[in-house]
Amino acid sequence: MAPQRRGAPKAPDGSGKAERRRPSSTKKDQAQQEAPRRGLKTTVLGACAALTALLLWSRMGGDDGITEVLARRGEVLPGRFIEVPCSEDYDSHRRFESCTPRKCGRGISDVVITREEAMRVRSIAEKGLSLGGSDGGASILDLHSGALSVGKHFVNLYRYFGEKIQNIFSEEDFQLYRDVRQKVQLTIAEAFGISASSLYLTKPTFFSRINSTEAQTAHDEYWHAHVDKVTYGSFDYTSLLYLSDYLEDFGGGRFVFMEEGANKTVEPRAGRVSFFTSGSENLHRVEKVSWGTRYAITIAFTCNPDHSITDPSFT
Ligand SMILES: O=C(O)CCC(=O)C(=O)O
Ligand SMILES: [Fe+2]
Repeated sequence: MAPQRRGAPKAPDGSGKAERRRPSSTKKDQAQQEAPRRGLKTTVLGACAALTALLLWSRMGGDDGITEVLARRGEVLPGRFIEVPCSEDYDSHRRFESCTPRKCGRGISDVVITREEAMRVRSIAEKGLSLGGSDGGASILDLHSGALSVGKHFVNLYRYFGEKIQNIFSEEDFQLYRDVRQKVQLTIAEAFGISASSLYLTKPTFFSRINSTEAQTAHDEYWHAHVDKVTYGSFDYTSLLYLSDYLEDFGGGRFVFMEEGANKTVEPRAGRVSFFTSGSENLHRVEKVSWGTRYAITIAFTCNPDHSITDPSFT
């Protein structure tokens, strides 16, 4: 560092006052002495402002405040679990000891389902959704009920195609769904310390395909914050298997756990399983997709055997 500058950054204001008190200094002298100090002050303030902006920018998640990233698209997580206090939502439902959440939280794993498996699951979604598709940005295919978005409505794929459905989906497709469901079920049971056999698949279980087309009906408005237990009733544990990559296949579309002042995002990655207890401790939303196409599948579990469904199959 140049010696003549040494000390200058220490206390520009204090030394300025001293200078002003010196009777011999003329106005011209003062102006000359203060000019570099003003410059320094501006530089320091500017640097502080830039740093603050950078900090805010790096922590901001678009439109809803401070955000932390729980899982980045580029990382391969062997398993990450964050415990959160359970809401009271479960108290208003029948309790099933050893299943109804007492330990609540959210987990992410990139090693339960391989990317190759995710690609095969995605091709099931692509096949099915190519038969229909919403006029708006969000289409769903429910392999269990057969519901498929078409235009502004839904059709029942199984009723509509009858026997011909066997030319569209294969037994291997259903087997793959079962394998994936089983692996996710075991992962959830382990993370929450419950027995896998106390969990039952519940409805709806569906593929989603989201793009940036403007919404046409309320069904296309996937971005609203919601609580799955409220929206779907029977859900106790929700899982999402992502089938495409954030910023590779689409922009926007991150999953956001909403918390006062500290939202947490999950960036989708093909093969990434995100799972969480379905009560309001896990209020969440999906950011609007700004470009490309985002595929995912929702697979949820209930503790109540009365709300269980069988794995999807040709019906
Ligand atoms: O696709 C996602 O990331 C979340 C979907 C969701 O919130 C839901 O299916 O309830
Ligand atoms: Fe949800």
